Amino acid sequence: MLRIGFIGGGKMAQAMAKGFVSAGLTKNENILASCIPQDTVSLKGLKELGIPTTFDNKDVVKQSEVIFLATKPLVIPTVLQDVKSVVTPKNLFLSVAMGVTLKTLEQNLPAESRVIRVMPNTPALVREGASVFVRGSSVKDDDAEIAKKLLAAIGTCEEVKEYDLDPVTALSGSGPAYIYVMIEALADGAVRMGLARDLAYKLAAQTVKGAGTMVLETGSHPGKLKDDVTSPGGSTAAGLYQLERGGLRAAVITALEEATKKCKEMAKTSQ
Ligand SMILES: NC(=O)C1=CN([C@@H]2O[C@H](COP(=O)(O)OP(=O)(O)OC[C@H]3O[C@@H](n4cnc5c(N)ncnc54)[C@H](OP(=O)(O)O)[C@@H]3O)[C@@H](O)[C@H]2O)C=CC1
Ligand SMILES: O=C(O)[C@@H]1CCC=N1
Repeated sequence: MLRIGFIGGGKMAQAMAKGFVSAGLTKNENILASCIPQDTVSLKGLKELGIPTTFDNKDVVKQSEVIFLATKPLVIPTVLQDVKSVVTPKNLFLSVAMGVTLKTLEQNLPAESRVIRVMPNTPALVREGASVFVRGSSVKDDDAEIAKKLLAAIGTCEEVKEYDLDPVTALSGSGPAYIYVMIEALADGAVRMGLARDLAYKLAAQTVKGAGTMVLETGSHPGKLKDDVTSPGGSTAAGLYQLERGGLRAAVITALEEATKKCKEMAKTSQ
């Protein structure tokens, strides 16, 4: 079975690790995640998942074929310099770090290291992730196949160009957070109108899931699907009018712009 390692055992690493195990791609005991000793929250989470841990990033490189780089972006160059001496051609690196370019990753590893940039999202935990990946300069077709196999097992997977990664990060990388805010707001509105909170969260979450599935499975334009819900003179039209008045679309569009800018800034500061 594939030996998968994570340098940085936080939220994204745990979501992917759990997804890989649920998909039967590997077993808990074949994964190794590194943490820093002070990070008791991640250590606890990994222990609960049954994933072995180490405080030495070099252990992850020595023991794993596929290594996910899952620390915060700014730490990545330091981490790579630390492990560089033990990297061998058998290691395939998959970086999930927002904004850290292939150039920066490759410059901090031995020449011809196989590096892939990935942008996953946390629904990987329930195998409903949306991931994209970009090949580094020394990546072979077999390496891309490994990335595809891993990512497709925890959701959808697309290969893209590196210039797409910042808007992808803003959309599907960060997107779950925007949707959770929407679910909270939908439920808060319903609770305000008298609905029990548990039922409100359940209905809000299923509505988001159902609407997403409609877009994916019918292939219809979201505008048409919206029109299908909006009866003339009805309640939806009354609600939509308030969303437009509140500037929902402009707020979402600007949020994506700001998140993309943040990725571009990170590309510069993490060089
Ligand atoms: N969360 C998400 O939804 C997504 C995250 N990502 C990317 O995943 C990466 C991790 O994000 P996320 O999981 O949210 O962040 P977390 O802070 O939860 O995870 C990062 C982990 O790395 C640890 N760490 C810090 N320094 C080192 C080191 N030198 N060696 C080993 N581990 C170290 C951190 O410890 P400590 O906290 O104590 O510093 C922390 O446990 C980021 O680069 C982010 O851009 C990508 C897509 C989605
Ligand atoms: O917030 C972040 O920076 C990371 C990248 C995408 C999701 N989480």
